[in-house]
Amino acid sequence: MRDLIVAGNWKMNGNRQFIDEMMSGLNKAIFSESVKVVVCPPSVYLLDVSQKAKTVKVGAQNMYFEDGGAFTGELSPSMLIDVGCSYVVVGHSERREIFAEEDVLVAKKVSAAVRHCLTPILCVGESLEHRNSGQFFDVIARQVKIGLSLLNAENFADVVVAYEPIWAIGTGQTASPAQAQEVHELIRKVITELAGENVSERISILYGGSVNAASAQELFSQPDIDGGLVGGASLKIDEFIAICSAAAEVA
Ligand SMILES: O=C[C@H](O)COP(=O)(O)O
Repeated sequence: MRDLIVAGNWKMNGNRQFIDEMMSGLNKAIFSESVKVVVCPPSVYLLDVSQKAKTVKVGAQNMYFEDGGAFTGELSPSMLIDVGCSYVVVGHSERREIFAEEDVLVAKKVSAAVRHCLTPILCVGESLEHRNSGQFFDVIARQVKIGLSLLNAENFADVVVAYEPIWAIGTGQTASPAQAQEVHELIRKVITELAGENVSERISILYGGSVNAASAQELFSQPDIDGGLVGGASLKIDEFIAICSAAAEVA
């Protein structure tokens, strides 16, 4: 049985008032025990969110792979644990595109997170160009293989993978359930080839890209989709709770 997860990535949004309102709304909500709900606030608010969170788990949006030292502006895995995180988003396409993070750096972060017992949410996904040229399977398979390459196969199940087609992020143009399922199945197949079915069947693969309350249930009903990584819709408390409820419906 795989974990069903809904993670809200707040990206670089919000302020202390927003955090107060969101956490008060989340703490009043009743979530099904069959769904793990995670919120990923901007790093300056991680401690505050962790201290306020009653039922949801907390994740960071990024981290560095070293344990400490002269890495100005970065956060270590142990710092994230110290402020109450249990998840960390790694290799989001915004990190890859805007901050030039490459697959090898992403792999080091995945490995460091697992070593520190933080669950990495390894993001993969293709550009519109790669989708249209039909190269998307190759691009995604490469991101998955390199992203997991520094782990022993038995640790693969400590990772959550998120498929986020770049063309669907923040555009309102979600992948169709069939398009998403096709890629999720491919990702699970790649992991099966690397580590066997016993491992790949235990890895949660989330879909991200314009998920909202209307699209969530059909997406999450697909056999290889184990929840969502939600951006814009996670900033609206009612919408986010509705997405978590949609996940509970398919559990
Ligand atoms: O991490 C979340 C994704 O980038 C999806 O963002 P979105 O739901 O705003 O499209």
